[in-house]
Amino acid sequence: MIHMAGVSKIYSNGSVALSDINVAIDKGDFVFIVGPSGAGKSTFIKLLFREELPTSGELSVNGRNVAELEPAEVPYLRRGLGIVFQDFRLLPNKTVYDNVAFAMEVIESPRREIQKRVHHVLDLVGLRHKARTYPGHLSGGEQQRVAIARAIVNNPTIVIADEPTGNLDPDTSWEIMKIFERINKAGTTMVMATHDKMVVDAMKKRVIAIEQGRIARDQEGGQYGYES
Ligand SMILES: Nc1ncnc2c1ncn2[C@@H]1O[C@H](COP(=O)(O)OP(=O)(O)OP(=O)(O)O)[C@@H](O)[C@H]1O
Repeated sequence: MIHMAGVSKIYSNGSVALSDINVAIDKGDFVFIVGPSGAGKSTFIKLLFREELPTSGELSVNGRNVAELEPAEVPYLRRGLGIVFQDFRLLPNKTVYDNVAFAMEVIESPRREIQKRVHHVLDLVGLRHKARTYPGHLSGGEQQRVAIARAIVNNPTIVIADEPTGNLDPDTSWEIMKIFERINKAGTTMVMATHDKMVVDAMKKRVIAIEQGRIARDQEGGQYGYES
Protein backbone atom coordinates (compact mmCIF):
# COMPACT_ATOMS: atom_id res chain seq x y z
CA MET A 1 0.00 0.00 0.00
CA ILE A 2 2.83 2.38 1.00
CA HIS A 3 6.39 1.37 0.18
CA MET A 4 9.51 3.43 0.74
CA ALA A 5 12.90 2.09 -0.25
CA GLY A 6 15.95 4.23 0.44
CA VAL A 7 13.87 7.42 0.43
CA SER A 8 15.65 10.66 1.19
CA LYS A 9 14.45 14.25 1.10
CA ILE A 10 16.82 17.18 1.00
CA TYR A 11 15.13 20.59 0.66
CA SER A 12 16.57 23.13 -1.77
CA ASN A 13 18.19 25.05 1.11
CA GLY A 14 20.21 21.93 1.98
CA SER A 15 18.07 20.77 4.95
CA VAL A 16 18.17 17.00 5.15
CA ALA A 17 14.62 16.13 6.28
CA LEU A 18 14.68 12.36 5.61
CA SER A 19 17.58 9.94 5.02
CA ASP A 20 17.34 6.41 3.68
CA ILE A 21 13.83 5.60 4.87
CA ASN A 22 12.74 2.00 4.31
CA VAL A 23 9.22 1.18 5.34
CA ALA A 24 6.15 -0.80 4.29
CA ILE A 25 2.66 0.06 5.46
CA ASP A 26 0.02 -2.50 4.54
CA LYS A 27 -3.68 -2.31 3.92
CA GLY A 28 -5.58 -1.83 7.17
CA ASP A 29 -2.52 -0.79 9.21
CA PHE A 30 -2.84 1.97 11.79
CA VAL A 31 0.47 3.78 12.11
CA PHE A 32 1.59 6.70 14.25
CA ILE A 33 4.58 8.72 13.04
CA VAL A 34 6.27 10.26 16.09
CA GLY A 35 9.54 12.02 16.84
CA PRO A 36 11.04 15.27 18.08
CA SER A 37 10.31 18.62 16.45
CA GLY A 38 12.07 18.91 13.10
CA ALA A 39 12.66 15.15 12.86
CA GLY A 40 10.96 14.83 9.46
CA LYS A 41 7.40 13.73 10.30
CA SER A 42 5.59 16.33 8.20
CA THR A 43 7.97 15.72 5.34
CA PHE A 44 7.17 12.00 5.52
CA ILE A 45 3.44 12.83 5.33
CA LYS A 46 3.92 15.34 2.48
CA LEU A 47 5.75 12.77 0.36
CA LEU A 48 2.72 10.45 0.57
CA PHE A 49 0.39 12.86 -1.22
CA ARG A 50 3.11 14.32 -3.42
CA GLU A 51 3.13 17.71 -1.78
CA GLU A 52 6.90 17.18 -1.83
CA LEU A 53 8.95 14.85 -4.02
CA PRO A 54 11.66 12.55 -2.68
CA THR A 55 15.19 13.57 -3.62
CA SER A 56 16.13 9.92 -4.06
CA GLY A 57 14.78 6.45 -3.42
CA GLU A 58 11.58 4.69 -4.41
CA LEU A 59 8.15 5.58 -3.08
CA SER A 60 4.92 3.93 -4.09
CA VAL A 61 1.48 4.72 -2.73
CA ASN A 62 -1.50 2.56 -3.74
CA GLY A 63 0.68 0.94 -6.39
CA ARG A 64 1.69 4.25 -7.99
CA ASN A 65 5.30 5.34 -8.22
CA VAL A 66 4.82 8.79 -6.74
CA ALA A 67 7.97 10.42 -8.15
CA GLU A 68 7.21 9.32 -11.68
CA LEU A 69 3.62 10.52 -11.87
CA GLU A 70 2.77 13.00 -14.60
CA PRO A 71 1.18 16.18 -13.19
CA ALA A 72 -2.14 15.07 -14.72
CA GLU A 73 -1.99 11.83 -12.73
CA VAL A 74 -1.55 13.51 -9.33
CA PRO A 75 -5.32 14.03 -8.79
CA TYR A 76 -5.80 10.26 -9.24
CA LEU A 77 -3.21 9.58 -6.54
CA ARG A 78 -4.91 12.06 -4.19
CA ARG A 79 -8.37 10.68 -4.91
CA GLY A 80 -7.33 7.48 -3.15
CA LEU A 81 -6.19 9.44 -0.09
CA GLY A 82 -8.06 11.32 2.61
CA ILE A 83 -5.95 14.08 4.12
CA VAL A 84 -6.55 15.74 7.49
CA PHE A 85 -4.54 18.69 8.80
CA GLN A 86 -4.04 20.28 12.22
CA ASP A 87 -5.76 23.50 11.12
CA PHE A 88 -8.83 21.81 9.55
CA ARG A 89 -8.68 23.84 6.28
CA LEU A 90 -12.44 24.13 5.79
CA LEU A 91 -13.94 26.62 3.36
CA PRO A 92 -15.39 29.36 5.61
CA ASN A 93 -18.08 30.47 3.15
CA LYS A 94 -19.55 27.02 2.66
CA THR A 95 -21.81 25.14 5.06
CA VAL A 96 -20.75 21.88 6.67
CA TYR A 97 -22.75 20.00 4.03
CA ASP A 98 -21.18 21.94 1.16
CA ASN A 99 -17.64 21.57 2.52
CA VAL A 100 -18.04 17.80 2.41
CA ALA A 101 -20.08 17.70 -0.82
CA PHE A 102 -17.45 19.81 -2.58
CA ALA A 103 -14.97 16.92 -2.48
CA MET A 104 -17.47 14.84 -4.47
CA GLU A 105 -18.51 17.66 -6.79
CA VAL A 106 -14.97 18.16 -8.05
CA ILE A 107 -14.91 14.57 -9.24
CA GLU A 108 -18.36 15.05 -10.77
CA SER A 109 -20.24 12.50 -8.70
CA PRO A 110 -23.99 12.36 -9.40
CA ARG A 111 -26.06 14.68 -7.22
CA ARG A 112 -28.14 11.94 -5.61
CA GLU A 113 -25.05 9.96 -4.71
CA ILE A 114 -23.50 13.10 -3.20
CA GLN A 115 -26.55 13.68 -1.00
CA LYS A 116 -26.62 10.11 0.22
CA ARG A 117 -22.92 9.84 0.88
CA VAL A 118 -22.54 13.26 2.57
CA HIS A 119 -25.34 12.46 4.98
CA HIS A 120 -23.76 9.09 5.66
CA VAL A 121 -20.32 10.49 6.53
CA LEU A 122 -21.83 13.33 8.58
CA ASP A 123 -23.70 10.66 10.55
CA LEU A 124 -20.45 8.79 11.01
CA VAL A 125 -18.77 11.83 12.60
CA GLY A 126 -21.94 12.73 14.54
CA LEU A 127 -22.61 16.03 12.76
CA ARG A 128 -25.65 15.51 10.60
CA HIS A 129 -27.56 18.03 12.72
CA LYS A 130 -24.95 20.69 11.85
CA ALA A 131 -25.17 20.23 8.07
CA ARG A 132 -26.41 23.79 7.48
CA THR A 133 -23.95 25.44 9.87
CA TYR A 134 -20.88 27.40 8.75
CA PRO A 135 -17.44 26.35 10.05
CA GLY A 136 -17.01 29.61 11.99
CA HIS A 137 -19.91 28.59 14.22
CA LEU A 138 -18.40 25.21 15.15
CA SER A 139 -16.00 24.22 17.92
CA GLY A 140 -12.50 23.07 16.98
CA GLY A 141 -13.46 19.44 17.51
CA GLU A 142 -16.53 19.82 15.33
CA GLN A 143 -14.49 21.47 12.60
CA GLN A 144 -12.04 18.59 12.69
CA ARG A 145 -14.91 16.13 12.43
CA VAL A 146 -16.13 17.95 9.31
CA ALA A 147 -12.59 17.77 7.90
CA ILE A 148 -12.59 14.02 8.56
CA ALA A 149 -16.00 13.63 6.89
CA ARG A 150 -14.60 15.48 3.87
CA ALA A 151 -11.48 13.30 3.88
CA ILE A 152 -13.44 10.04 3.80
CA VAL A 153 -16.37 10.99 1.61
CA ASN A 154 -14.75 9.57 -1.52
CA ASN A 155 -13.89 6.28 0.19
CA PRO A 156 -10.10 6.63 0.28
CA THR A 157 -7.96 3.57 0.88
CA ILE A 158 -5.57 5.57 3.10
CA VAL A 159 -6.28 8.41 5.53
CA ILE A 160 -3.25 10.58 6.20
CA ALA A 161 -3.31 13.01 9.11
CA ASP A 162 -0.69 15.55 10.19
CA GLU A 163 -1.16 16.53 13.87
CA PRO A 164 -4.96 16.25 13.66
CA THR A 165 -5.39 16.70 17.43
CA GLY A 166 -2.78 19.46 17.72
CA ASN A 167 -5.39 22.19 18.28
CA LEU A 168 -7.78 20.15 20.41
CA ASP A 169 -8.22 19.50 24.13
CA PRO A 170 -7.72 15.94 25.45
CA ASP A 171 -11.40 14.93 25.49
CA THR A 172 -11.98 16.21 21.98
CA SER A 173 -8.77 14.56 20.77
CA TRP A 174 -10.05 11.31 22.12
CA GLU A 175 -13.35 11.68 20.22
CA ILE A 176 -11.37 12.26 17.04
CA MET A 177 -9.27 9.14 17.69
CA LYS A 178 -12.40 7.04 18.22
CA ILE A 179 -13.60 8.18 14.78
CA PHE A 180 -10.23 7.29 13.21
CA GLU A 181 -10.35 3.91 14.91
CA ARG A 182 -13.79 3.22 13.45
CA ILE A 183 -12.63 4.25 9.98
CA ASN A 184 -9.60 1.98 10.35
CA LYS A 185 -11.71 -0.96 11.54
CA ALA A 186 -13.74 -0.62 8.35
CA GLY A 187 -10.53 -1.37 6.42
CA THR A 188 -8.99 2.04 5.74
CA THR A 189 -5.26 2.40 6.35
CA MET A 190 -4.40 5.20 8.84
CA VAL A 191 -1.12 7.11 8.91
CA MET A 192 -0.98 9.87 11.50
CA ALA A 193 1.92 12.13 12.49
CA THR A 194 1.51 13.33 16.06
CA HIS A 195 3.06 14.82 19.19
CA ASP A 196 0.11 13.59 21.25
CA LYS A 197 1.61 11.24 23.83
CA MET A 198 -1.73 10.53 25.50
CA VAL A 199 -3.28 9.39 22.24
CA VAL A 200 -0.36 7.23 21.11
CA ASP A 201 0.08 5.53 24.49
CA ALA A 202 -3.64 4.77 24.79
CA MET A 203 -4.20 3.48 21.25
CA LYS A 204 -1.41 0.84 21.26
CA LYS A 205 -0.93 0.87 17.49
CA ARG A 206 2.17 0.58 15.34
CA VAL A 207 4.59 3.42 16.11
CA ILE A 208 7.28 4.60 13.72
CA ALA A 209 9.67 7.04 15.40
CA ILE A 210 11.71 9.34 13.18
CA GLU A 211 14.76 11.06 14.61
CA GLN A 212 16.97 13.36 12.56
CA GLY A 213 15.42 12.06 9.37
CA ARG A 214 15.93 8.37 10.10
CA ILE A 215 13.67 5.64 11.43
CA ALA A 216 14.75 5.13 15.03
CA ARG A 217 12.00 2.66 16.01
CA ASP A 218 9.21 0.73 14.30
CA GLN A 219 7.13 -1.12 16.83
CA GLU A 220 3.71 -2.81 16.90
CA GLY A 221 1.64 -1.79 19.91
CA GLY A 222 4.24 0.87 20.59
CA GLN A 223 4.38 3.80 22.96
CA TYR A 224 5.08 7.46 22.24
CA GLY A 225 8.47 7.14 23.85
CA TYR A 226 9.29 10.82 24.47
CA GLU A 227 8.45 13.26 27.25
CA SER A 228 5.35 15.16 26.19
N1 LIG B 1 9.97 23.68 2.91
C1 LIG B 1 11.11 23.46 3.57
N2 LIG B 1 12.26 24.02 3.15
C2 LIG B 1 13.41 23.80 3.81
N3 LIG B 1 13.54 23.03 4.90
C3 LIG B 1 12.43 22.45 5.36
C4 LIG B 1 11.16 22.64 4.74
N4 LIG B 1 10.24 21.93 5.44
C5 LIG B 1 10.90 21.33 6.44
N5 LIG B 1 12.22 21.65 6.41
C6 LIG B 1 13.26 21.15 7.32
O1 LIG B 1 13.26 19.73 7.27
C7 LIG B 1 13.41 19.17 8.57
C8 LIG B 1 12.21 18.29 8.89
O2 LIG B 1 11.05 19.10 8.98
P1 LIG B 1 9.59 18.51 9.21
O3 LIG B 1 8.64 19.65 9.12
O4 LIG B 1 9.38 17.36 8.33
O5 LIG B 1 9.72 18.01 10.74
P2 LIG B 1 8.61 17.56 11.79
O6 LIG B 1 9.11 16.33 12.42
O7 LIG B 1 7.28 17.51 11.13
O8 LIG B 1 8.64 18.75 12.83
P3 LIG B 1 7.49 19.32 13.80
O9 LIG B 1 7.20 18.24 14.77
O10 LIG B 1 8.16 20.50 14.44
O11 LIG B 1 6.33 19.69 12.93
C9 LIG B 1 13.57 20.35 9.51
O12 LIG B 1 14.96 20.56 9.69
C10 LIG B 1 12.96 21.50 8.77
O13 LIG B 1 13.56 22.72 9.13
